Amino acid sequence: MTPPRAPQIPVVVLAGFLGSGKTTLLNHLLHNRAGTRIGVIVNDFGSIEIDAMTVAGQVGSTVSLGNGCLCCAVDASELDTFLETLTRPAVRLDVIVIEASGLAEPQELVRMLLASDNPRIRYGGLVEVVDAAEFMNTRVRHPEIDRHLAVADLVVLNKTDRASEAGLDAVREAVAASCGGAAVIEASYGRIDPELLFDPVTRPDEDDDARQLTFEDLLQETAHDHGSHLHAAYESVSFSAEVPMNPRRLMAFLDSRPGGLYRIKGFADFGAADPGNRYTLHAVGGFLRFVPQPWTRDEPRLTQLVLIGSGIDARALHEELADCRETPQDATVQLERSMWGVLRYVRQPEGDEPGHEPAADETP
Ligand SMILES: Nc1nc2c(ncn2[C@@H]2O[C@H](COP(=O)(O)OP(=O)(O)OP(=O)(O)O)[C@@H](O)[C@H]2O)c(=O)[nH]1
Repeated sequence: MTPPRAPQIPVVVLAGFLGSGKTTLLNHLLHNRAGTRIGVIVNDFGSIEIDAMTVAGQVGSTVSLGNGCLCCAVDASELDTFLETLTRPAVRLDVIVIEASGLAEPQELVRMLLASDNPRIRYGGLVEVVDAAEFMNTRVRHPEIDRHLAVADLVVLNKTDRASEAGLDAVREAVAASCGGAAVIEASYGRIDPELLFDPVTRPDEDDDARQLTFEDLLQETAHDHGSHLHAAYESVSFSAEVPMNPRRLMAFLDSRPGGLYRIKGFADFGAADPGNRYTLHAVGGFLRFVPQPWTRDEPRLTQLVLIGSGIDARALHEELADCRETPQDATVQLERSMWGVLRYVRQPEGDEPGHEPAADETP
């Protein structure tokens, strides 16, 4: 039997103009990470080098990644070297966040990530942080902000506490027009639900007994008050089915999914179309990937998906998914070729990256 693959580590790109609140958001994630081990690459503009990697929970321990500026890294092999270090099994990371310098072209980073042939990573999304109070001014000085928004998978409209109600309305409208329907989450001080970006990992702390309350624990305690309303910023849909999914209909659903649907995670059972494998599904923004894995002998054959987004019609999406289940009539339709649509999104062994729908200004 094929051994189960090691889970791939999502790599999230955190971008946004100078002072928009990227570091604040990153700190929020680090303080609310629960058991998740987050590796951070800070691409600090000014020092022109990858400063350090900070693994949350090992506050103070930093690993130098050597010299080089991520946004100036001309070839993907340079980025690959950084990622190679971070994804070593001994480092045991669950997620990697790259904080791009305020002046970096985020699309370049995304391009390099998608081109990476590191089998231990997967694209985790481009998050663009926007300063709601300064957006209109920033846009005059840096019209390229529209281009950045157009390729974002998730927009965090930050500093909403600093914007007037009328100002916020105008910014909402302008951002929505630029980001082409991508999910927009409003926040102050970057307080978004970490689950939007990655799956929380709950693992017991190795040395829990002897552990003292850390500064991080205290921060987590104070941040806890915000927990309840963080969820209000987005909606999630949980779907589960014991009847196999029809691959053609599921692909039609996925190909036409609304932009506000930021993440999809879970796995699908395609029944007789591929009885041997379950298909783990990851989608973030326009990126979609299936990873087939053999079912274990006693594993119940079912489909379980969670969809996360903002401005989505949760009930309608649930119904649409229910309509993707196999029907008795499907059994008479030829199965051959029915998986073709799905296989377009399975990672090619050559490292060819399928499944990222190019943005309007992206050269294929
Ligand atoms: N009022 C308000 N201030 C915020 C908010 N988020 C961040 N700030 C403040 O804005 C300033 C800039 O935030 P940073 O997180 O450093 O921004 P950044 O995008 O990392 O900045 P660069 O690294 O310079 O690109 C800091 O003083 C933050 O405390 C917010 O939602 N509301």
